[in-house]
Amino acid sequence: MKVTVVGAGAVGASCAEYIAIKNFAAEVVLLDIKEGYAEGKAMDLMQTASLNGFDTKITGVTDDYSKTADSAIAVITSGIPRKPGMTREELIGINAGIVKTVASNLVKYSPDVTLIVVSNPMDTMTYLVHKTTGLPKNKIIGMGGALDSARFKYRLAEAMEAPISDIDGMVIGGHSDTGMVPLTSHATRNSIKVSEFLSEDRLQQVAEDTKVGGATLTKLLGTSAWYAPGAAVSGLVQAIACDQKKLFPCSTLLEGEYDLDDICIGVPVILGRGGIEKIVTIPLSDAEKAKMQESAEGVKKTNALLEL
Ligand SMILES: NC(=O)C1=CN([C@@H]2O[C@H](COP(=O)(O)OP(=O)(O)OC[C@H]3O[C@@H](n4cnc5c(N)ncnc54)[C@H](O)[C@@H]3O)[C@@H](O)[C@H]2O)C=CC1
Ligand SMILES: O=C([O-])CC(=O)C(=O)O
Repeated sequence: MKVTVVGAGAVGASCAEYIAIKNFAAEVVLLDIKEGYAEGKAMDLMQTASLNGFDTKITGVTDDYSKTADSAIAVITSGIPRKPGMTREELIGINAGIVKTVASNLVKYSPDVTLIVVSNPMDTMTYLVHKTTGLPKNKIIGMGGALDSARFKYRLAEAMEAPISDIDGMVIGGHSDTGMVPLTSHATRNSIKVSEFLSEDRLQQVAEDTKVGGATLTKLLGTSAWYAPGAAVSGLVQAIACDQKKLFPCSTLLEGEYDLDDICIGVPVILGRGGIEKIVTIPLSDAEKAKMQESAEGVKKTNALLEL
């Protein structure tokens, strides 16, 4: 199975590395517009193969989409990341043009591809890919919730002084500083509700820290994060490539689910060979429903900036 990753920057290279280390894909094609950059990253990564014990072949190319032909899955990480103090939404002006062109080139050479959109503002970029590629909705997936949920689990484990492997939890809603909806009422430690371990105030703090997880790292790093984003993308790629039927929150086109329509936003889905094989509807409290609606309004406001 061939997987293409567009953008050989921080997230793209990290994602290619995790895919290779997990050793389930025959080939990863890394493509970047910067001359020689993807070739260099691919060569460096290939020189870790004997050290890390993988057989996935990583090929780097400069803007040559013919080399991506017949990819089963392609990941779009091309575009600019935010700097400290910026929101993800501020990236739309530059990233919309890049994502539109990249998606169209990918589909031209791999008409049956499943696309995973990472570039920000991710929910709006996922919507843009729907509006411009003509791919069926099950083949367009936005990555945000898998990462946000990993950060939620990290914060819950920290607050409870528990090992992360004890924790389960999920974040739905828009992938933005204000739009994420960490489902505190559903989160558990070995099937015991986390509210048994944490006060309501502490749980609210965990939720707020989760929502600004990306901004916190951007402030520390001077650019946005890449290890957890790369690992999260590789998890989605593996679920599709290996037909795992795993449940992740992903940005997907909603047509009435969660009382939302004509929007891509994070909800739980089942991922397998068919891409998004099912949108899972879960019961939400009235407060969570209200937060989801508010989050959707924010995403729709950003979508309205697209020139469709
Ligand atoms: N959805 C999510 O959870 C996350 C999204 N992101 C987003 O991912 C994107 C990439 O972030 P980084 O990798 O940190 O940025 P980066 O700047 O390290 O890498 C981006 C790469 O895209 C390349 N590129 C630009 N235009 C291109 C084009 N037309 N064709 C091919 N390649 C092109 C650049 O040359 C660069 O190498 C950003 O928009 C960032 O906000 C980052 C982390 C998590
Ligand atoms: O924070 C950012 O801009 C990048 C991103 O989406 C994340 O790390 O969650």
